[in-house]
Amino acid sequence: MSQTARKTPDTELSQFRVKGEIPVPILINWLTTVAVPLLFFFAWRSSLRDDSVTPPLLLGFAVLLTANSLVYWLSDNKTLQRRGFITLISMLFTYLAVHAVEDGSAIIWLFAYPPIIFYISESRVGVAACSGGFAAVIFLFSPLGDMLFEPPYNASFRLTMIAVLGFEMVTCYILDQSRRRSKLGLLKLAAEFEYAAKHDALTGLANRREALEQLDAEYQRYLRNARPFSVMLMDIDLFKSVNDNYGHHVGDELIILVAQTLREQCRKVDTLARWGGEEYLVLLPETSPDQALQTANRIRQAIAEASVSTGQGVARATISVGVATTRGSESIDRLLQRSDEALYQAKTEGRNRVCGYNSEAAA
Ligand SMILES: Nc1nc2c(ncn2[C@@H]2O[C@H](COP(=O)(O)OP(=O)(O)OP(=O)(O)O)[C@@H](O)[C@H]2O)c(=O)[nH]1
Repeated sequence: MSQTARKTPDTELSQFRVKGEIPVPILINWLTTVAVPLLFFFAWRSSLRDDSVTPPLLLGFAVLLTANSLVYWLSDNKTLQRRGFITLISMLFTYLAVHAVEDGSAIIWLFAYPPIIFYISESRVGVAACSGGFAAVIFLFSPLGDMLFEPPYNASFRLTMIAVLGFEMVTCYILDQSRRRSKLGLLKLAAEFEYAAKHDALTGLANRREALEQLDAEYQRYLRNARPFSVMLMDIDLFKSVNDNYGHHVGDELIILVAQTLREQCRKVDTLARWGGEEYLVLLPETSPDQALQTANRIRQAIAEASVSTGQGVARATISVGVATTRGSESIDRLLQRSDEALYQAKTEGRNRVCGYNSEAAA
């Protein structure tokens, strides 16, 4: 598996949640729960001023926001809920600003818009919504906005509002980028930890723990569909003498060479694992004893033909292989035991050979 860092797109990033992060649907429902009583409160205050337009509109927003959350509970559609919420609050804030609700002071609620938008949407949506909102405020404060809406904002309020709103939007953007980068870093770290926990550092093959997990998963499949699978347990022959003659670093190179050969000779569906020091395990799903013996021999031959160059000449390795295939309902432990016994047989019969359990030496 490649360890190269891949740039995670914003959309993909938003699908992963780091522990402790508030999920967007929960945040939206929480904001709705807070907003609805507030809307009722301001609708009531507007009704005291004999305003006949604002109360039904604010109550309408309250109903639509509640409906948006209810639809989410019923359909579990996060995208619909998020888009509905963004649309509703964008319309609500526009209404609060344009109609100068609460003698114009309701426009201050606009400061809640950037942090909410950046948190609940992708970065580009946040930038687009905030830029649009900022342009709309400038338009509202322009001579044309004055002519169309007659907002009651004085010159110093307009200047302050524009400056503080712009400052807040840029700050929210920077904080949001930092949050996304931290999240990306954490996810990358988690992926690296997961990789390290499952793989052998020298060869990049699965480690023993991961191999056991794959074996268990394959065994469960076998119990369901009764398609046999095979395991090959292999060991580099007389490896101690390689280390003694060429040194440990050449031994390591040979261990990597065997892993590389396994990758070349096996199928994508096979699990290749470093089982121990110079021992490997290959799990061959849906493979009969004959097919497994054929594969094992192909691997054995390829390894015997491979070599690494050293300062003291060319170093080669051969392997012995024990092959076993599932039968009946015997356990994984028993299967491994049989492959180990076959490997032992291959070693005692002279090494550089493949033995199937209860079968003749195949090379
Ligand atoms: N270079 C290197 N050597 C290792 C590593 N892991 C285990 N070994 C060595 O592998 C050797 C295994 O030797 P033995 O188990 O005695 O067996 P062998 O010499 O391979 O002989 P047979 O298995 O009987 O063919 C030991 O000398 C270990 O030190 C490793 O990661 N790198």
